[in-house]
Formats: sequence, C-alpha cells, structure tokens
Amino acid sequence: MAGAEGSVRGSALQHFPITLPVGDLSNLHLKEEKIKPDANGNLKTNAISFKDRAAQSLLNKLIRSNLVDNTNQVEVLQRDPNSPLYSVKSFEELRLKPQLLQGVYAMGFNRPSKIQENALPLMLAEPPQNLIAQSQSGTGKTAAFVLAMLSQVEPANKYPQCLCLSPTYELALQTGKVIEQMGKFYPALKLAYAVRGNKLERGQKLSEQIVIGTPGTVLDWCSKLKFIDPKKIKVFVLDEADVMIATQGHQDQSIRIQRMLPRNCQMLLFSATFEDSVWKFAQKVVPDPNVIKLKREEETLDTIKQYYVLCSSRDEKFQALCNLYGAITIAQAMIFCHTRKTASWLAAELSKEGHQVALLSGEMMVEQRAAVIERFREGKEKVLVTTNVCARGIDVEQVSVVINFDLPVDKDGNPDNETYLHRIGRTGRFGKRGLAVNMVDSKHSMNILNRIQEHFNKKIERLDTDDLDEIEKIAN
Ligand SMILES: Nc1ncnc2c1ncn2[C@@H]1O[C@H](COP(=O)(O)OP(=O)(O)OP(=O)(O)O)[C@@H](O)[C@H]1O
Repeated sequence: MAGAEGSVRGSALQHFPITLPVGDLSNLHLKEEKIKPDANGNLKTNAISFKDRAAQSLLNKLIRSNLVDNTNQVEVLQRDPNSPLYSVKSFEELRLKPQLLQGVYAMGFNRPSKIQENALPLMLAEPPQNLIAQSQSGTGKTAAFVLAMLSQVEPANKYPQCLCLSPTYELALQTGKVIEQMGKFYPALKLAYAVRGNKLERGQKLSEQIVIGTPGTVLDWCSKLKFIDPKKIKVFVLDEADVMIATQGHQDQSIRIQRMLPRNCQMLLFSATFEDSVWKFAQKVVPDPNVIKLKREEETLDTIKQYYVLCSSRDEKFQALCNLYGAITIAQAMIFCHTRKTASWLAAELSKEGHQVALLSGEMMVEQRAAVIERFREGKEKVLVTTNVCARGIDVEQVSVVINFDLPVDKDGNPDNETYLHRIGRTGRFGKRGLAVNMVDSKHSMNILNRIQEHFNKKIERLDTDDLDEIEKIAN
C-alpha cells in the first residue's frame, strides 16, 4: 500500500502536520470533543478515566507482540439462530483474496486466534453481517476487523469505502499500521487519517479507500466539510468501544456518524470489556448484531501464598521490604503503591539502598512506560514499582511475587477486591506458585485486610520479616 506523496494523508507519520508528539495524551481530544458533564455535573472523573483508559490501551498495543494466552470458551449469539454456526481453523478456509492471504502470512499469522475463528466467518459472510465482539486486549480483535475491511474494499474505486473510529489519535495510528502491514500487497490501496490537525482543502474529496480517525474529525469530514460521502461506506468499525464511551462527546458523535451511513453498511463494534454502558452503546450503533464474547482467563488465589506484615509507619514498611528484598528478587516482583508520590519515593529509597528497581509511573509518556515494561519483561530489571492505575491490565507473565506496599482501596476507602485479585492473581499462573505480601501499617489497613480475607474466604498469614528462617521459608 502506498502513502499519498506529499500530502498529509497516506503513510502514517511523516506527512503529518501535527505538532503534538505521539504518545502525549495530555490534552488530546479532551478539549475539542466538548465533553459534557454527567447528571451529577461530573466532568473531571470522566475525562481522567478516558485518558487512563486510552493510555492503557495504547500501552498494551505498544508492548504486545503476541497473542494473549486464553483457554476460555467463546460465546456466540447469532442474529439468525437457525443458520449454521461456522468457525474456521485456518485462514485458507476463509477464501480470502490472494493478496490478503499473503499479507496475513507476511505478518507471521499461521492460524486464526480464538476470537478470529468465530468472528471472521461472520464478518466475511455474504451478505455481510453486523457484529459486536468483546474479548480482552491482545486476543486478535484488531487483526480481525482489519481483515474484514480489506476483504470488502475495492482498491480500484477511489473513494472512502471503509470507515474506522478510534478513541484517540495515537490509537488510530496503531490500527493504521496494522492496515498498512496487512494490506501491503494491494499497491493501489490508500489510507487517510481523519484526526485533529490533519487539514485538507475545502471542497476536496478523499480518494483513499480506507479512513481511520477520531469521532469528532470524522464527523466533520462526513458532514460539515464533506470530504467523505458517508453513503458510499460499506464497512463501519467502531474500535475500543469501552474507551470511546468514557466521553459522552465521542458517543454522540459516533451515533451521528452511524446515522449517516447506508442501511446495508456492515457495522462492527469491538470492545475489551462489556459493562452495561458499553453494551447499551453497542446496541445503539450496531443494528441486528451477532454477538461474540470471549471471557477473561479466570484469576484464582488457589496457588498463591499470601502473607501480611504488620508495621507501624511507612518507614517501617520500607524496612520490612528491605528485609524481604533478597527473598523476593529470586523471582521477579511487582510492588504496588496507592499514589504516584509514594511509588516515586519508594523507588528512590530502594535505589539509595543500592537496589536496582524500575519505576512505572503515570507521569511518564506512554512510550516511556512501554520501554520500562519491556525492560522488565526481558528481565533487565527484577523489581517494578508502580501504581494501580498504571499497571492495570498489563500482563507480565513471569512475575511471581507481588507486594502490596499499600492495599488496594477504592475511592471511598473500601477494599478493592477486584484489584486485589487482579494484582495477586497474575502471580500463580500456568501452574507456577505465586507469593503475595501485604504491608499493613494501621488499624484501618488491618481492617481492609480482614475484609479482603473475608471476601475471598482465604486466610492471609502473618509474616515476621525479622525472622530470617521464615523469610527463607516463603522464598522457597
Ligand atoms: N492469528 C494470529 N496469529 C498470530 N498472531 C496474531 C494473530 N492475530 C493477531 N496476532 C497478533 O497478536 C497481537 C494482538 O492482536 P490484536 O492487536 O489484533 O489484538 P486486540 O484484541 O485488538 O488487542 P487490543 O485490544 O490491545 O487492540 C498482535 O501483536 C497481533 O499482531
């Protein structure tokens, strides 16, 4: 696929007259999308959660080079339950155009992922079917809808035929890269990015066959500026719906775009999660959908040894951690703090003690965070200090020790059991044994710990970090 020479469209980065560095999510889209306050006038929380979610999602894309391991079942709900349910075990069975099959193999894909096995036959059916699909990050959703777009597009027709909405500029670029890679054997195929800052001349009509962009700009290009004729769109993809719905503005714009499309346009919506709000939104933008869900791998505490250490202050917690340090660095460890400030302080103190630790903090740009995670994954650093927001959703499989320097609590100060399970649950995977140590420094945090024990109905043993024998015992 060739980029549009000298224009702001076409190949990904070099032609962009955009001054924001890639990865700086600080102001992006939040201002221009005119986020409306919710019923309680709550604007800030929404905006922050959008930013966090978008950064999270981008981070996952940057650090991911393989499919996520998943043994869970796929649930398929067909629009017409009487039609047979197809699933494919190979890309050949899909009868893709030869250039596309070449593109798939050039990317190193040998067979469809779990979600692709079921989603691709539905998406490529004749007539094309609408689909709502949910599965965790890294299970092959992007590759699936890119394949659907590339199957439908007619490179000889020089106008937009496929439209893909992404929540942010950076996420749009990541998906664009997949389109470029998979479509590279179609020389006539071009891609345009409808993102803020990408200015075209008035009255111009796009000749690119695929347009990917953020809802606000796509809406302008379809309605006010008329660069795109929405009536000619054959495939409409709404990616990262769970990130998208974190701003009301994005939801409204997506719905307005969807209403301009022809009735027979194929509508596809993808999301990593399926909370109520995502589901309601999905049903508004995808009429008569087939639905595919792939559940998350169940996390369990069964194979994890859990302890708590009783301290009376933050400094004592630090001392206890130093006592434990030798034992925990036999494997790789993640240390969770409640705030960025504590995380930075702790990382600095550990470094002063001569320990080599990495800090993953929300202040860093997403690319920097990805680099930290990459180094940790490669084992260049054995200990990663982080906050909850920063590390949510990141799977580093080889971590076998988790330290809760601060116990996870929600915004009301109650135990956050889900986060506890997610932090700890990742240590005991694939038959390996995991170790979790919780630092308790007040009556309040003891109370939180007790409620966590009750919730999971699992005893958390006390550990004395001055007792070397005991430390040795837990390390083995
Ligand atoms: N069939 C396949 N075989 C091998 N690798 C694949 C296959 N499909 C996708 N991948 C690779 O797996 C990784 C995750 O895929 P993809 O980005 O499509 O997942 P995703 O569910 O869209 O994740 P996210 O929600 O984070 O965007 C990518 O590196 C992709 O190249």
